[in-house]
Amino acid sequence: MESHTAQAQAGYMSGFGNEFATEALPGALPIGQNSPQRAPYGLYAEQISGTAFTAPRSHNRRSWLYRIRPAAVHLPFVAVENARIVSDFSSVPPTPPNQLRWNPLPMPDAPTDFIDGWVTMAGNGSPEALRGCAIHLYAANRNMDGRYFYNADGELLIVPQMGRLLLKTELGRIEIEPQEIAVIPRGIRFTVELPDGQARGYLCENFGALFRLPDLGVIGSNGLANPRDFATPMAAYEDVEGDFALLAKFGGNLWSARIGHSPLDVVAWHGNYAPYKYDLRRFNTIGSISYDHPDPSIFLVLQSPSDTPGVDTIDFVIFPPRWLAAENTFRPPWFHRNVASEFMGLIHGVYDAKAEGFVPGGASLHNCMSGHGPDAGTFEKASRSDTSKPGKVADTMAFMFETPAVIRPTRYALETSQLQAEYYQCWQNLSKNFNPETK
Ligand SMILES: O=C(O)Cc1cc(O)ccc1O
Ligand SMILES: [Fe+2]
Repeated sequence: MESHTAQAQAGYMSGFGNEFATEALPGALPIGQNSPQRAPYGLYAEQISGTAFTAPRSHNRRSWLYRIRPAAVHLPFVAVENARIVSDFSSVPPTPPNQLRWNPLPMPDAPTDFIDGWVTMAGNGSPEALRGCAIHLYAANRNMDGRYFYNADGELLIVPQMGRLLLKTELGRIEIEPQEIAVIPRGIRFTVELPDGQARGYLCENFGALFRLPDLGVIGSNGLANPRDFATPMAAYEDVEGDFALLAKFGGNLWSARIGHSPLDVVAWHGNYAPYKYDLRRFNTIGSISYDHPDPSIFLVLQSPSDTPGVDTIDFVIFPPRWLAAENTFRPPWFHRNVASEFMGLIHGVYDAKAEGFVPGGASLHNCMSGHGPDAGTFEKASRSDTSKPGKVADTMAFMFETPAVIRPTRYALETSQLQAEYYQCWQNLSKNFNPETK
């Protein structure tokens, strides 16, 4: 195994959804109560709630922030012109049942920060319905200088494909590189810097229930994404004044307010509503050691559950490097149609169902009941490979956002030149092999 042993990461606290407590100045966290008459160091106490006050304890998420100024201190928001970010999927063009695939988003020529670099590809549900998701791509080449952002519409799952991101959030700093992910909860303010000067990747904006780790059932008490490998930042604050912009995504629209200080002014916090990161290379992958290719639910990293047991509104699934050992088996993903809809991206390497055309930074969409599976080249190769020995799927990291509702591409996604008009061709050379005389 490659060495990704789970040492503690400097500047982070380990665990998923833990009750964390962290202070950037000694004694900044009040002891034994949340709202003392006067908080230490002249800080303001402020609660941020991510679930209903009365949610069951096991799902209840909130944090207490001790900050230089309350979040209320800013000038009024005004609407910002925005043609690229879509949250209303009821008014996109009719969704074709075709298999769709896109080339990577080109890098911008003009100076473009993380927010300006978003473009929505597809989605379903809405922020109002508190259900569904928007799937965006981002491509950026400059820091969000003096610009801060929060998303009231959903939590944001960030999947970098190229370039590191430094996410400076109210609750601390997270740095991620490709093959790591981060989740910024609804409402948490942050700004994005690009340590490599440019960055590109995928976003899943979750309008529904917060992402959580799946139950493991018969797998037992360990496996898949292990809780201790999730990392939440320690408190870090800026005490800076200036003429800054606070951007908000609220009700599907983008808004901007002037703010005279950095909103990243939280000196200490405690609670279980906080951003986190996870290194996908630490995923404990489970697979068949006898025969047949299992359903990809074994690759589930995070789920946003619905009210129906066993049905998630979003599954975040990865296809990491792994050994395939199934004997007398067609080893790659099978041909299939699915009641759920599948949006895929490729972070690194080659995906084992597609010999060509699905490239890092690209994307594909196979909607409800649209037939798909290995391309002709993959089928030919895998039908003849020696399955008496294990084989390694190496140097790869693909992922899928899978939803029970149809994933509706935006006008941009259907009209962009990145759309591969010839994608359907990858199955047209699957020859007729049927011969009733030979078994
Ligand atoms: O379509 C895909 O490539 C994703 C996928 C992978 C797999 O191993 C089984 C089912 C599935 O939808
Ligand atoms: Fe599929």
